[in-house]
Amino acid sequence: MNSTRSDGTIPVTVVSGYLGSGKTTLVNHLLNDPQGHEIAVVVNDMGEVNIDAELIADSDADADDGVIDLSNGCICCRLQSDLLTEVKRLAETRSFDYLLVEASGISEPIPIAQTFTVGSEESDVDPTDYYRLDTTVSVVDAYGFWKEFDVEEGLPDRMRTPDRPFANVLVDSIEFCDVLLLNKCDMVPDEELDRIEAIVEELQPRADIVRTEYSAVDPARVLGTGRFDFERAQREVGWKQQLAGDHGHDHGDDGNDHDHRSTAERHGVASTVYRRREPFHPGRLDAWLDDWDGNVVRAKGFFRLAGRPDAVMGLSQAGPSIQAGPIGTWDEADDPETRLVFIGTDLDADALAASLDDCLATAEEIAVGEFDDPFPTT
Ligand SMILES: Nc1nc2c(ncn2[C@@H]2O[C@H](COP(=O)(O)OP(=O)(O)OP(=O)(O)O)[C@@H](O)[C@H]2O)c(=O)[nH]1
Repeated sequence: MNSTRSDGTIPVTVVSGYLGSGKTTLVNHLLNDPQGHEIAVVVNDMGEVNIDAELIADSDADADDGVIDLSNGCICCRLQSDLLTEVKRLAETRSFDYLLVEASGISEPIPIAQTFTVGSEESDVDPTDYYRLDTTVSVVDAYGFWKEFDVEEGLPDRMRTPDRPFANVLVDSIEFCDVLLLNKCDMVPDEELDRIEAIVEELQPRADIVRTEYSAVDPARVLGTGRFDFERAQREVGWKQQLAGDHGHDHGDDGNDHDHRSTAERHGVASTVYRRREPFHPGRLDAWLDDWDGNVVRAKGFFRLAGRPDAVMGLSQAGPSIQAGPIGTWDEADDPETRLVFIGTDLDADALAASLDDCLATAEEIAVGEFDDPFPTT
């Protein structure tokens, strides 16, 4: 028997989060407090996929087993097919109530969610025959939170991922989660926790935020919650709501029924949308991006660039990592307009807008039409 669930599928909880945030601590906590449930675990540590069936309830096996080779790949990209093969085998050979997947510290949560919802091109396994993605949990290190947005110094080289800068990974895992554990609360004063929580709510208003020490959460908050909803998770990301001009956050039945806006404001967290029809001057915008306002935690959106009238230019910034380049072309039906959302602490929206206005190309510059353009072309 694979599962006692009425539809025969086993609920899956995916745990992601930054390196060292407390993911393994969470897995161990859940295994040590199974409340009568049998839990199987997949641990992905940038090496092979380790399915440790020994970790099923009652076992005193150590979830740290197999952890640590940060060199070979992770389940969000190269190992999707291995993951599917292994979880199928597990479902066919063992009986358990929940599958817990600990992603590596640099995994992107969306591809993992896709693996469990639609499978992988490289595998015949249909994950929905066995599993249903139930909850995505992101573990955030409250103590290291601001540091990740400021500098990447001090990180060992082997942990650097030039194509996926850390702040991006961190923001991704916050923006795409159902439950967010704000962990290591023992190391951070309450006032600071309030500030972090306000930013996190701004980034993902629908997440159930739980403050924890050593990832000690009530298992019912992370197992079998039924909270996962792919469409909603993507749609309700903070920056998308801001860009769409939707400032109301639907807390629905998610338990966050306090006044989100005033929480954000109380802690100096704000977001602002910059909209202009005039294109940016490439050189001036590039210089502006190099001299990034440290109060901005997250910026996202698209912009017009002088000299490239057809291009929709995308901007995505998370802490010190900034990516800007073409993401498409304007359709005839479009009304080309720059729209950028900035989320941060102690933001001076007027000053931000004024400094961006200084980067707009003038009518004369556009008429001459010669620009030194440092942005990528593809
Ligand atoms: N002070 C404090 N330390 C914690 C807390 N949670 C975890 N730790 C410690 O932080 C370190 C990293 O925790 P792990 O659970 O291994 O973190 P991880 O996210 O699995 O780490 P990676 O697998 O390397 O990405 C360990 O030494 C934990 O004991 C906490 O709430 N407070």
